[in-house]
Amino acid sequence: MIEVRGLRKAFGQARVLDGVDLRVGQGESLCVIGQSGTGKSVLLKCILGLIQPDEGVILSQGQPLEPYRFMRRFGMLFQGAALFDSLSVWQNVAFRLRQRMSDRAARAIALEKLARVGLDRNVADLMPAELSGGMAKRVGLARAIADDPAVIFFDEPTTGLDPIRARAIDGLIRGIVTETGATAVTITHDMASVRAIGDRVALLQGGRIVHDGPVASMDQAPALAHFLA
Ligand SMILES: Nc1ncnc2c1ncn2[C@@H]1O[C@H](COP(=O)(O)OP(=O)(O)OP(=O)(O)O)[C@@H](O)[C@H]1O
Repeated sequence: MIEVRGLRKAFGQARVLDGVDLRVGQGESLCVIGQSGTGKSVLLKCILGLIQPDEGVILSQGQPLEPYRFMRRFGMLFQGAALFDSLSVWQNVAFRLRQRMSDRAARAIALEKLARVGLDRNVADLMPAELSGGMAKRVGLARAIADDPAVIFFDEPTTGLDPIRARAIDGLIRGIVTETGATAVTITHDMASVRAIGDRVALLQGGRIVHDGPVASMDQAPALAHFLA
């Protein structure tokens, strides 16, 4: 379980997060939406420990989150996949695994994860520059799940993909989250993704969470009307 309490963050005069409270239950899939520039990425970076908040706490299983201690339990799909250009596909997927096991063992896990995201084993030795956008996203997804994380963060997973590929990525994410029981936090602008991936949807606006409710009833939520139009 991840809990954010009273999170505040300003850059100079610009108050970006102004008292964010948010909870994600074990095995729950939460989508965070909000207009461009409202601070979704800043919120995610605070949770990941990449930005130090001015105020507030982030708890994991009730314990204050210490980024480096908890990182192994977290998986992350970056916007645009963010693969390492100089590493092959399997080396990207196995990046963290190779720090604590042999290449042979790490490659075997990488091939298994690549298969899970629908990529054939002959993709394993390609370089990132040889991949289409959709394939790169799948490789990023395989890397996010390589270490069997308890919590997975997805930063705009469908941005830059056509609708067919976007729905395929949504389907993979939903399937993986369901079968692994991982807790998922997805940042997105894509309401079709919210429907496909989320159990709950939270709207970040004016530095706070102004709506937080089940995806199943989001069509009736006045605060979300603008996003659903
Ligand atoms: N390191 C930083 N220094 C100064 N300002 C920053 C920094 N990081 C983010 N900001 C500012 O914080 C605000 C929120 O940015 P953020 O990237 O979180 O928005 P977002 O909701 O993720 O937007 P988008 O949907 O377009 O990705 C923006 O005004 C941005 O300029």
